[in-house]
Amino acid sequence: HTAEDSIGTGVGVLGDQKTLNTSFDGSAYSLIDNTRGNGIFTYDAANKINERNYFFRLPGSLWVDADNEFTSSYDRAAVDAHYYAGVTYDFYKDVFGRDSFDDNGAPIKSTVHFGRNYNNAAWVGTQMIYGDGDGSNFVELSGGLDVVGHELTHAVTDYSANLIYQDESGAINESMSDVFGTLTEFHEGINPDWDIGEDIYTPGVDNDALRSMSDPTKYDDPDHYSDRYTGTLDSGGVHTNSGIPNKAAYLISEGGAHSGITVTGIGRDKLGQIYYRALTQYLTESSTFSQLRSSLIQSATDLYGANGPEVVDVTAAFDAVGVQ
Ligand SMILES: CCC(=O)Oc1c(C)cccc1C(=O)O
Ligand SMILES: [Ca+2]
Ligand SMILES: [Ca+2]
Ligand SMILES: [Zn+2]
Repeated sequence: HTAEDSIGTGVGVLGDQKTLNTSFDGSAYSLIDNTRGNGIFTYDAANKINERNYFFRLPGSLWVDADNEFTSSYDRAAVDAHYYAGVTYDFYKDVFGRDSFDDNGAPIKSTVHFGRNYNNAAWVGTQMIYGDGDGSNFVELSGGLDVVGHELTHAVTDYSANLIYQDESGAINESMSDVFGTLTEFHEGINPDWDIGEDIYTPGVDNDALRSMSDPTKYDDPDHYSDRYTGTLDSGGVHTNSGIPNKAAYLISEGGAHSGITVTGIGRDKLGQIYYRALTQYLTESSTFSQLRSSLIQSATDLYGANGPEVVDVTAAFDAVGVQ
């Protein structure tokens, strides 16, 4: 008797109801979504796997439930990791025709309740992991769709440009994750914005976020090359200098005036197509910000023609953030 697909109900980190694709093996229901690629699988680290021992201990135990109702507070992190992985899978499939992060239907695995009071989320090379946060800086990090989209995009990047996670290539790596995490949020259309992590950051503080793409300086990240961080912290400021290409991406899509330059704005759909083509066809592991500019101009030219409004806006946006 093989397992059969089932539909469960769950409550997410923010207390929102959602239906889940689960699998029934005759006795219990597990968080296995067999409707997408070769499956989406969600696991529990039970706060017993941490940064020191994770490589031997991941993925933890497959998430099982007796009645196909995932409504306890402990369930919430798993509900959103599972559901948002599906949303992100659909985004890449529907918008770019990409079948999972490897474009070959790779199974997508997430582990929640990682560490203790762990204020991080990550793609660890084989799967995603999500901490619960400390309840003050963060709540369970899988509760943010842009966070899940960000983490899964690290996998897409690893299977395409494979941008080295250091200095400018690392900041591009980070920016790609913010861009596609945000485009995933707009694709789903529930409270989308150009902020990063707003749904799971500082529950006690309203209207703040981890980062802003529309105005990186709101959180002390640079929005111009002349203000880049040149130290060694955070692998050369990969989560800080990402503000420079993030600002450019925002301007390309939405338009605006910055550093005395006005960008018209070509919209999110064209931004996504231009960025996806650059990530998968032109960028390499050592690409610099300047090479990102030329890759995006080439992609816009390929897709929409030389000297069109798309090429004009990509050029103006990178001029505006000081990248030639
Ligand atoms: C938007 C998601 C994000 O930035 O996750 C991270 C956190 C919260 C801490 C450290 C690294 C990351 C990451 O995925 O880059
Ligand atoms: Ca957001
Ligand atoms: Ca907050
Ligand atoms: Zn990241």
